[in-house]
Amino acid sequence: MSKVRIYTLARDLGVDNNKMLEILDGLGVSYKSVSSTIEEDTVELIKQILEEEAAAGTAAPADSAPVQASAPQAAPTQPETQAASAPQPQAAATATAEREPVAASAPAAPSAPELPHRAPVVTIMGHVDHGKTSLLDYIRKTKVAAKEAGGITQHVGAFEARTSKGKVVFIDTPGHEAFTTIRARGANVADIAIIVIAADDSLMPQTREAIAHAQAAKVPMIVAINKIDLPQADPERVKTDLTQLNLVPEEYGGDLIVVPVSARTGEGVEDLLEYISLTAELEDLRADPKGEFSGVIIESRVDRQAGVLATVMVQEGTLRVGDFLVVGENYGKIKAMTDSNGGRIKEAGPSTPVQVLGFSEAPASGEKVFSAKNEHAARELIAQRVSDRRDAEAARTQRRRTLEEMMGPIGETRTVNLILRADTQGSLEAIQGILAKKETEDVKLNVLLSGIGSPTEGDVLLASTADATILCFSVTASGGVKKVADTKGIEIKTFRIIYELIDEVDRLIKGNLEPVFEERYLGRAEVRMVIRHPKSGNIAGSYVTDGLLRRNARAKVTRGRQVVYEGTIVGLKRFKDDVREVQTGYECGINLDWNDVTEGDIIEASEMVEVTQA
Ligand SMILES: Nc1nc2c(ncn2[C@@H]2O[C@H](COP(=O)(O)OP(=O)(O)OP(=O)(O)O)[C@@H](O)[C@H]2O)c(=O)[nH]1
Repeated sequence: MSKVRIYTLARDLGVDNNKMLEILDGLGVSYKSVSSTIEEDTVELIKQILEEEAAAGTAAPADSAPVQASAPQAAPTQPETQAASAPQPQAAATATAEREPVAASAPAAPSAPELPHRAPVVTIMGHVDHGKTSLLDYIRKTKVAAKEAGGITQHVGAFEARTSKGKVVFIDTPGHEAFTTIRARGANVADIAIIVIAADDSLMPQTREAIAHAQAAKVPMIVAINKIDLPQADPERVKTDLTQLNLVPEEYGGDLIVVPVSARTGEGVEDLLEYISLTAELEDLRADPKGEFSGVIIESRVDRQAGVLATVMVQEGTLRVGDFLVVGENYGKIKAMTDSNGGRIKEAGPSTPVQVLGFSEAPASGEKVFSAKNEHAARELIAQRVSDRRDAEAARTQRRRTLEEMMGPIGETRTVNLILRADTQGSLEAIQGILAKKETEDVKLNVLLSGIGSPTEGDVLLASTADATILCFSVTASGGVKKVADTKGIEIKTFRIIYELIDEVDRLIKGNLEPVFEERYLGRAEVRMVIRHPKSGNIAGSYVTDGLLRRNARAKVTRGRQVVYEGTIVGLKRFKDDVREVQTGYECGINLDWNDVTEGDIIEASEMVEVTQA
């Protein structure tokens, strides 16, 4: 007797996956996910149950085929705006009937209005040359609607694919970068990670890294075994190798979805898309298009003609041309918006990547984006953020001082994240063996990744995302990797003697003290005239007499000998342009979060900098 996958059966019988899982629960049949397989006997039982329910008039959806229909029925489609496939995810089964015309199993009375589904956002990662780009290209070529004539193809870092189960958004900036730089800023943009593994090469160092990234982000993974068209392809070896990382494919009894594909012939790509939709369905991804807008910067660049172009992934709410956006301590007004196909659009809802024109400076990828009602509100929000940041810095410094004064250095449960690199498997095992004995109740040692060979740029990115230290034994980092580590402030430490490495771990266990900030003088300017501005308030037309002035710096205003105000430089202009800083000998317009500045005042700028502790 043959086995059947749960979701295939659900589709063939015209009921949703959640209903199927409910029935299986009722029968006491265990499963891992809707892509688990069940026995033929169980299939018969399910058919019987559905027939009985249909006869009693409780289950059959108005538009579904009779439950005993043997011909496969196409998966129900869904409205354009809905992303995930129509069948109901388990967790939300009780309250979505009104949104799901085909939700056979949803109970009649929804308890509360549910948010609409949104499309899954997918990132593709894997070892170099395993076919990430080819797979994305194949999907883009076959699944992205042809552009309108005259549209200009622009790389925006993401694209939307239409599948039989709805929209899927692919992030097509290099997987690791997109994933790690975005996550490093605390934003999670990907819902699902596809790990591409070439069938002729199996697991390689970057495959392990990619897996570690997805695991660290707690994002569900789907493995695409690529290049199955090659004669030397050995998908079974890939599956066996995966089990060594404790990732057990479904057919081996685990819950890892593994899909064989060929980016060259397209074989298996439909299945992959189907699994993405299934995973999305189980993740129950929802967002409110009517809610407050929030999004994440995917990438940005400066175009010589157009200016700053930023790709924003809308996560909540709807983005509209004319909206004011706040990113970090900057803001911009959307002058124009294009979709990932290059077409002009006026608004964009959740899970839509859009390219936005309107920032004066390129925001960094991974920064969170919020909207403000108007320019005034945007400025206020920024001033608030600057002040919150300062308060937090000050409070942190104060808290540490007070606590240490009272009780001396304080212990707490901490996790020390490590990435280990060594010359041989034997050394790695030896190090890990010693580390395992070092864990205490207070300190947990978390080895995110351990590998043979020199540390890679991927290690550095993972370290910056997860706040980890990279420890190398008998291997060293290349100049390029060191440079990336320097720019990201990641420490790569190399040792030739294991016990020196262990000493370093001891040092890390003892604790990294919280950072201490101190105020550093930047420069001063003399106010020469005050310009009244209808929107921005009073602008102090000033001349920088010493050092430099920087936007968002602290500002101290003195009049004669008296300090009359302490606040923030919220805006800095040279002529009509917003600038980040102005040097000695230049004139500028200073906008403070205060309106009473007068001619003759001296504005002194300073900023808080972290001081390294001995
Ligand atoms: N036979 C075969 N070759 C493939 C397949 N997918 C990719 N390739 C080839 O493998 C090579 C690498 O593919 P890419 O798509 O550039 O791989 P990648 O993972 O994006 O590589 P990087 O961007 O360098 O990390 C190219 O020569 C592709 O033509 C496939 O399914 N079958």
